Amino acid sequence: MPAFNTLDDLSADSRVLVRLDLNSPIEDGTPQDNRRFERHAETVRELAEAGHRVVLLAHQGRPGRDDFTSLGGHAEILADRVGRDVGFVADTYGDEALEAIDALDAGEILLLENTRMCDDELPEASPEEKAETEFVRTLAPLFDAYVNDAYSAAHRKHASLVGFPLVLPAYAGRVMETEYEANTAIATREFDGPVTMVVGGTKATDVIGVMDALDDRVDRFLLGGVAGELFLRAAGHPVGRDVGEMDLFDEQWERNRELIESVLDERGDAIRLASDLAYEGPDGERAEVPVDDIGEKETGYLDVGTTTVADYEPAIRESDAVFVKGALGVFEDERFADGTVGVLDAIAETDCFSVVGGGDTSRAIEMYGLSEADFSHVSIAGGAYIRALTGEPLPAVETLEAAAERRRD
Ligand SMILES: Nc1ncnc2c1ncn2[C@@H]1O[C@H](COP(=O)(O)OP(=O)(O)O)[C@@H](O)[C@H]1O
Ligand SMILES: O=C(OP(=O)(O)O)[C@H](O)COP(=O)(O)O
Repeated sequence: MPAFNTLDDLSADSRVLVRLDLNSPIEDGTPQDNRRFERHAETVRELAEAGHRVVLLAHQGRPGRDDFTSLGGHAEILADRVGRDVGFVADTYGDEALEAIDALDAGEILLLENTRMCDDELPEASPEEKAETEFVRTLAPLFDAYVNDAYSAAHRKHASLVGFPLVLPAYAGRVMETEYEANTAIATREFDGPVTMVVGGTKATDVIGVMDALDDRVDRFLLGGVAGELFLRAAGHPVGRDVGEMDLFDEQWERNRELIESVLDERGDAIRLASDLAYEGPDGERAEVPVDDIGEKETGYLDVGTTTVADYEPAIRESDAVFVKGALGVFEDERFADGTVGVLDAIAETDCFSVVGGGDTSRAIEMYGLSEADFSHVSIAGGAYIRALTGEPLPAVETLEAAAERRRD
């Protein structure tokens, strides 16, 4: 059992500062509804119905990426899911935010602006350093309690995650509680047969570190997405070209090159790479090319190819457990969903133990008409859940545990 306080321990009529994880896919500047809203709505509704004054903190995207946006649209989706008004102020701890917080009545809900727009939120530092930031020092005195519901961001040492619980009585929200329990139980589970991990998505830096750490627990890695292309690059193929403004490939390649090469060297037998890739053809259609025929780095690839999917499917069928972290392609665009959906379909058809993680990836289940019931656990966490699998501590959970300890003393 976790050693943290929960909403059951919260005093009545509190002014509560709540950290959610509403980080979502963004299309044309607009956040797309996903399971994070639905799940966090339970915690927010419970707090508002109990008569607390509820102020919400959340982040969206990363500075420099095109998913780095304001949270105005998130407030609207959340209000819909909670079934109550959710006010929004485009400020984190300036006068506008302080006035809006002060004006709240019992049972009212207010979302503050993207925490990552405030300089104190990033970069990562110890809870002690983060507690000293102006962001934390300004907001904390306005509240009686801090609730962390953002399990899926608990692997980050940012001010809103580790700073506030050091200076306020701190509690876990309902999502934090249930995700913690599910993912910790999975981490200690033993399997008799082969264990497979499907690795994709855009956060290659996160998954490559975990592949290294999961060395003895995973028998087979099936790669796609950005991480997959970086491994192909290490294997000598000229792939991994950024499409548009985003720098997904080169920066992560520079940062992880040595680790990728050493993982490939040491675990080469366990790592399956795509044998073909899909891209946007001249008339906007899906086109495919065998990896061995790619001579120059001039195309941005957006999915693994059909032969790769056919190669990955039997590997999944033979597995006793399959863990998915990250999509194999840009599944939001139907033309490039074959890799992700093919793999999810294969998992859904077998009775292996399966976990699908990641705010974006879990959304593919709903988008393509798959049933959540066909998977053992669908986590709204990605990076946090794979870290939990390795047994690596989550700093924000540790800070909540330390806060509970202090309270008991
Ligand atoms: N080759 C690719 N190029 C660019 N984006 C990709 C590629 N393959 C997958 N993606 C994107 O990865 C996203 C999921 O990435 P990530 O955030 O790492 O996973 P999650 O949120 O599911 O943990 C999807 O939204 C998908 O569009
Ligand atoms: O969406 C998140 O992580 P995930 O994509 O690994 O599930 C979290 O909000 C953390 O975001 P970050 O990886 O930009 O720090």
